[in-house]
Amino acid sequence: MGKQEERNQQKIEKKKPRFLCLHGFRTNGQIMKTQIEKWPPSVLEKLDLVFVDAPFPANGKSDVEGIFDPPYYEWFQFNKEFTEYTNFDECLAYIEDYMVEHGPFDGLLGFSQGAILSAALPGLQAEGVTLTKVPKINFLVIIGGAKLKEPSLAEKAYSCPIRCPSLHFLGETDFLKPYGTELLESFVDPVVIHHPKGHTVPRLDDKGLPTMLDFVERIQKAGLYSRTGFRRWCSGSGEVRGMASRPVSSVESLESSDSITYLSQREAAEIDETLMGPLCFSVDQLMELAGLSVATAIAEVYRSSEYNRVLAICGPGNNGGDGLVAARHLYHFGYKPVVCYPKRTPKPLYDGLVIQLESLSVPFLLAEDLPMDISNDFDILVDAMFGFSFHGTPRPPFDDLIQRLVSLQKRDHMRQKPPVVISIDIPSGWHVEEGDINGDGIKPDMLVSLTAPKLCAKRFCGPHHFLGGRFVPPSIVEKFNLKLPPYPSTSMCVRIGKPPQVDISALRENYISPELREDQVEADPLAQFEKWFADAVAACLKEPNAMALSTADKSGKPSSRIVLLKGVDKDGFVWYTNYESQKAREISENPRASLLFYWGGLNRQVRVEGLVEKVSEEESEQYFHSRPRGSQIGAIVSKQSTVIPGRNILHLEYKELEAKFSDRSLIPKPKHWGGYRLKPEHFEFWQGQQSRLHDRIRYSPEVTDGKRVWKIDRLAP
Ligand SMILES: NC(=O)C1=CN([C@@H]2O[C@H](COP(=O)(O)OP(=O)(O)OC[C@H]3O[C@@H](n4cnc5c(N)ncnc54)[C@H](OP(=O)(O)O)[C@@H]3O)[C@@H](O)[C@H]2O)[C@H](O)CC1
Ligand SMILES: [K+]
Repeated sequence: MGKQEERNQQKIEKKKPRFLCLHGFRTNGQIMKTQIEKWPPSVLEKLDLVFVDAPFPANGKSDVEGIFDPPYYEWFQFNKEFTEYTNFDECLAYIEDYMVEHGPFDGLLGFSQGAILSAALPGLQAEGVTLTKVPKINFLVIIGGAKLKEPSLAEKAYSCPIRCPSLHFLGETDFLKPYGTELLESFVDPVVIHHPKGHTVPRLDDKGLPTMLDFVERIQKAGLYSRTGFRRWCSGSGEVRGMASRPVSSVESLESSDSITYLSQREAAEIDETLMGPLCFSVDQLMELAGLSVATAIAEVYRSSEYNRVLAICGPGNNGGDGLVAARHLYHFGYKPVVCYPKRTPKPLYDGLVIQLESLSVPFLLAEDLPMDISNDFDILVDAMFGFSFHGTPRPPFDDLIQRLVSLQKRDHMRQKPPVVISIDIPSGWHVEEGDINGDGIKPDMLVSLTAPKLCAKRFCGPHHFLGGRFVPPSIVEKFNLKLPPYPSTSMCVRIGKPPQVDISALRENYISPELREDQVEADPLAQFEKWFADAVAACLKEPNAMALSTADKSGKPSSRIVLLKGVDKDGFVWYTNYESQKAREISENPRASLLFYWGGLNRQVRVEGLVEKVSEEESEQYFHSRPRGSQIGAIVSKQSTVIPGRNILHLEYKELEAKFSDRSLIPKPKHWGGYRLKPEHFEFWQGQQSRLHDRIRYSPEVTDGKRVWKIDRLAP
């Protein structure tokens, strides 16, 4: 190392992490400073601490009256249960303004109400609730802290594990200790100093001081090695909960979850080489499957009826190729893709992908021709700029394109919903292993990891994380010791993050369906039913013959369950079951029943109501013997609706009967098993339409000129 380099090194090593210090309720910055100054110089000289007064003058008596001089301030006000706050938004704005003006700050140090705020701010920042104009909070010191209790804020603050290094002081006799302990669960690897005092800023004793010094040293190092800081952080010693002190290998999980492997950049490239070397996959093949996975993941979450206009921004490498393929599949799925592909790679593979898109009349836009405000023109932005070979910082024109995505997400979208950002494999601009190091990168709504997630995916905090690239053969799984989730059924993608929490009351679909007109429906409701049933089959809906059967006992108490329609004709709707089940008992007491078919994919439902009777014994016999032998045995084993001691008993009986009938002899239909037929008296065909103006067409029987006919009425939705 040369002299100048050595000097620079020393300079950096001396750089002190800068903390904004937030004082307790109804005290002030100077009081907190006085308390903190009880700490030894060996700690204080290593930190740059800035103390600020809270925005609101104390609205009542302060606990420190007579001990410290006024004025006293508070950050926000709250109700008795601490579940409702006043002036919280103003408080956040005040802190953000202060940080903009006096920053940058590396971390927050808080006591009591200031600690509650400090601990919540990284989560609120990650969710874009506040501190969007300042760099990411990298470190926390929490003294006598707790969680926010206001439910909607709490959900945002703690729903993702908080990863920034944090030091927590827990006082033995502090009334907040249980809450401070609970807060630890929201943090990944919090460091804890236990002290014997109550709700106060404690002195640092023989046990606390080394932990504190160790923490300070490590955050200094993290500052020094800012691009790799987190990894170094995790490899040291100290009182670190959860993860024992150990070096972290590239494929080892930094998260508690050990159910999936995260790949380093090198491993991702090695897997790629193995696929395309000894395993003889071509890049075209893998790209096709990767792009298809991305398109199916998008279609799973963002329906084309609502999110139709797609902009795919494609980079020069294979990640860009995945974007081109995904755009083509999205076109075929009914979306309207537009492609921005500013640095075309002159290779036959990419040329072909471009020609294929052009043949579908998919427009290509130059980066400079993109509209100023892309939020107005697109519903989905596919980030296919860089994948696992990204290194350094983005070069033009991608630096600008990435910035557009970032600023778009920061903007306040008061009037319309902003487009969603979907990153393929890596959020472009993120370090492949360390993630969004400075906290000012893209924050995708969806990440589709390919083959296996890369290490940076651990920092992904958006609502939808999927895995795609269902082409990994067992030999690669073994060679690289991969843990991957199973893909469902024939799907090209699988969700790997926890599904987003939904507000049930906000779930609503704006149905778009063809018109259902009373003058165009079939005169016979059975013919209308058959027509719609054929549509449901053609649309590949799962179990279109599933219907909710509602029955009621003699007192009128109703019950419903799903059964499968096994036949329909002019005589009625047939299903089979156990004649000793609850529904059978209810039907014997009250033969009135209702069937409901719901074909969600077509925005349709059909109600059929009428009287139920048993089908003939021959019909039941015939159907019973047409079933798979396993189902026949199952029907004998199950004493439907009776209480049983466990699942095991079913298996035991099943095995016994399986052995008994292993000679393929006829399995006799049990007496208690057979069919029912509902003879329809009323039908109603429902079709969802925009703005809740649904179609409802009812068929009811009437007698005209001595003839029984079906009367057709439209009902109000
Ligand atoms: N096996 C799999 O998992 C498959 C993955 N696929 C996808 O492929 C990418 C990886 O593709 P690769 O071509 O290796 O790399 P990238 O797409 O990340 O891009 C490399 C190009 O980007 C340039 N680059 C790199 N850094 C920068 C930068 N800072 N600024 C501008 N440009 C940059 C780089 O140029 P260099 O001159 O720097 O080398 C390349 O031109 C993977 O992530 C998946 O998405 C396959 O499609 C399927 C199999
Ligand atoms: K990307």
